[in-house]
Amino acid sequence: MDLTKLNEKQHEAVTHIEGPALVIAGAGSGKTRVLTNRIAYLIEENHVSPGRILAITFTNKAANEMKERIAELIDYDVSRMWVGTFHSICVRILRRCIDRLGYSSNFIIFDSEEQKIVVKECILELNLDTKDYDPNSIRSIISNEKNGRTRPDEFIKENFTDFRKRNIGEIYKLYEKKLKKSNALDFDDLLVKTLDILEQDEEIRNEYRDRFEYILVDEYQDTNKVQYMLVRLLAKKSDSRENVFVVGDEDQSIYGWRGADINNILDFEKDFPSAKVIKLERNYRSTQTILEAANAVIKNNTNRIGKNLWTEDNEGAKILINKSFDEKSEALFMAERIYNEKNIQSVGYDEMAILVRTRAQTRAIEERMRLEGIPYKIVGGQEFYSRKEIKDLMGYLKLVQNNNENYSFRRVINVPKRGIGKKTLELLDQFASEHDMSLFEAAELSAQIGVSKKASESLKRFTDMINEICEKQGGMDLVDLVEHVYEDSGYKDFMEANRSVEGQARLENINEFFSAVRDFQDRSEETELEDFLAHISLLTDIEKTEDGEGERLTIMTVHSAKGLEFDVVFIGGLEENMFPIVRDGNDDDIEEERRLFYVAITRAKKRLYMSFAQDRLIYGNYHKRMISRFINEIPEELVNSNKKKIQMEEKKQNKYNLFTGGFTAPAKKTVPSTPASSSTDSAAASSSQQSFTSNENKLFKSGDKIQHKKWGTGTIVQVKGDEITAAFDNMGVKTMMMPYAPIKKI
Ligand SMILES: Nc1ncnc2c1ncn2[C@@H]1O[C@H](COP(=O)(O)OP(=O)(O)OP(=O)(O)O)[C@@H](O)[C@H]1O
Ligand SMILES: [Mg+2]
Repeated sequence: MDLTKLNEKQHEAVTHIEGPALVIAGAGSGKTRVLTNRIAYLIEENHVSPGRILAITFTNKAANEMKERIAELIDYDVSRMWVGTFHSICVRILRRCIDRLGYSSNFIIFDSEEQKIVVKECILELNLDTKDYDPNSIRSIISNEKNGRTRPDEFIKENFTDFRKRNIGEIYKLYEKKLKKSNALDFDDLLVKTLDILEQDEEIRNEYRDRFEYILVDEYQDTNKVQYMLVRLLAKKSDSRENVFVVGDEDQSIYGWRGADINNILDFEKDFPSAKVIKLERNYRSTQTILEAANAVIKNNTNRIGKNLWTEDNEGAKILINKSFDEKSEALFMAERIYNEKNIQSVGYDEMAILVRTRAQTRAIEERMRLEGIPYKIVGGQEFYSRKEIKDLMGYLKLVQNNNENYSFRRVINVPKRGIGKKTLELLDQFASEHDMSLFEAAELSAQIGVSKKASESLKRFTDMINEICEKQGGMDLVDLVEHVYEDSGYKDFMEANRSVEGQARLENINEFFSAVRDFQDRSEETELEDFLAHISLLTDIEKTEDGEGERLTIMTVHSAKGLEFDVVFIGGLEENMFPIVRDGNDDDIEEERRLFYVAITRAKKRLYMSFAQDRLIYGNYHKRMISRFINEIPEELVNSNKKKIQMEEKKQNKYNLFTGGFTAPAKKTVPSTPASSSTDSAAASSSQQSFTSNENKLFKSGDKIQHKKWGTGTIVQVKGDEITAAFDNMGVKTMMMPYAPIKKI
């Protein structure tokens, strides 16, 4: 195996064999590369059987890439290797031993929407009100308690004197019961139940401890408590051969809100006192300018081990910071730059990414990209698998997998319409709970339970259809099976009968779904229905991508961009309370936001653009924006401050004027005539921090009576820059943005 492409420190990490090790290193220093090379090295040079290696990555995509890389390095069939996310590894373990907890191995996984349906059902069954007990918040309380490993009975006991909490405990208890009855696990269960089994069952614990002789974890800084306990449990061996190798960067810990605990990395040495610690400080990804900006920003955090990255790469282009009028002109600036990058610098679309802090920001950007014909894909955006038609089809498949699962039964029993009304369902429900059976079983006996003859016949046709598919299942491959389900259920006819534009779009989604099924069948080792269903459930939100042909620009949240790299990166919306999002001004929050910003900056290899807007449409209203404090943390000399030069360059290069492409700004006069002229240096940017001034509000002052188009008459109570607050006679107090509010003085 060729180790010459590693530097000395990397080499040391790759060839470290026995005993715990921690590679703690900044972005782009080759952590993932080291991890991949080490796996190859263990197999090739140390003759470790691939089945004895467990490698944990942050996304399924990263797992696939890792397998591909290993196969390239040592030409080995890697398809059966234990490389995956915590969740996918746990599913694999649970399939083999969940019977110990009284589940059967073909369990299904409930996504957040399904969980919410169950929670709601529990609330209603306990005669509580969903207004007092919001299903979404209850769901997250349950999730927290599970991760803290508090069981329902304990929770109830602990909160016995608190009426509300006790009720929440009851909901939690019923929720657990219902999941078990459906032989279903939620996302948290996957990890927690694995941990339960490993803790309780010595035989299984030892089996997996023996099996996983070498454990490797990428992005270790983002493991939460349960994940950390899993690693520790598997890694602690009686003979003290603790071959656990973790790589991480405390500066990139960005999942605190999901329970990730930065202390896991800070404490690794305490848990494994013999751990070898290796630091990598040379960055291979970015130019000097980009790296210096990243270093300068992260320096402002206190909760870190501290390290300084360096590179031998050239200085590279300065960072261009752009001030835009609003979110539309921000998107225009990006489109214009992307056009230049593609046509003048010859950077492929797939080497460019726009990173945003929140999903809501992508709408304006998408609109502009579509208008300019720039191909893009959204990662972590509209979730393909949560669309109705896909969920319906998945509902059928889940019912085939497990007839007794009531939620899928309810979802599909009357889609397409089969004349099964509310009344019939109520009777089924009642009969099922009286006889402790599932809705499907009740439906099979429908002739005896007093439903109308028509409904009974219809239910019989339905259960016969599902039973028939189940019987034939063994002789079909996955694609055949899904096709059968699609046709036999009548869903296909139902879809094809809808000739509207929306119906056509839905059909396209179904076709896309079939491509996904085919792709899964072609690429996977295990292609049973249960494997496919688990595969879909395990696609994390951050990697649900709308697939498509050809080279495309990526638009994604910073969270989804972890571990990735692009030649050109745009970071949008660098405004206070957008990036950073400040919830309650907590310092920890700001530090996590800063780490996010650090992650964003360090995705860029060659060129970095940042932008902020003066105004932004948020929840349907325009709001004045203040430039992000983070921009001020970037040293001025790294920022392009030569406005004139950019303008001239712009003139020379800009053969295509995007402004002719149908731009419709809300107020034309304030839109910069070319995007480049709105570029600003960091000094100018910081001076604009004091709120932008506009003349238009001079017409108004406190005490003026006004007429609003929708809200009627009122009196201005405050004027602050462009922000006007008025007390309306019938609508209460409202704040409006001057240039947009439809008001006049009366
Ligand atoms: N020794 C090396 N020689 C040449 N290129 C290298 C070397 N080490 C790493 N690289 C390259 O540097 C880039 C960053 O490496 P890698 O993604 O492994 O870094 P990382 O530390 O995992 O980054 P992140 O913290 O963002 O996950 C990759 O393109 C990788 O191929
Ligand atoms: Mg990495």
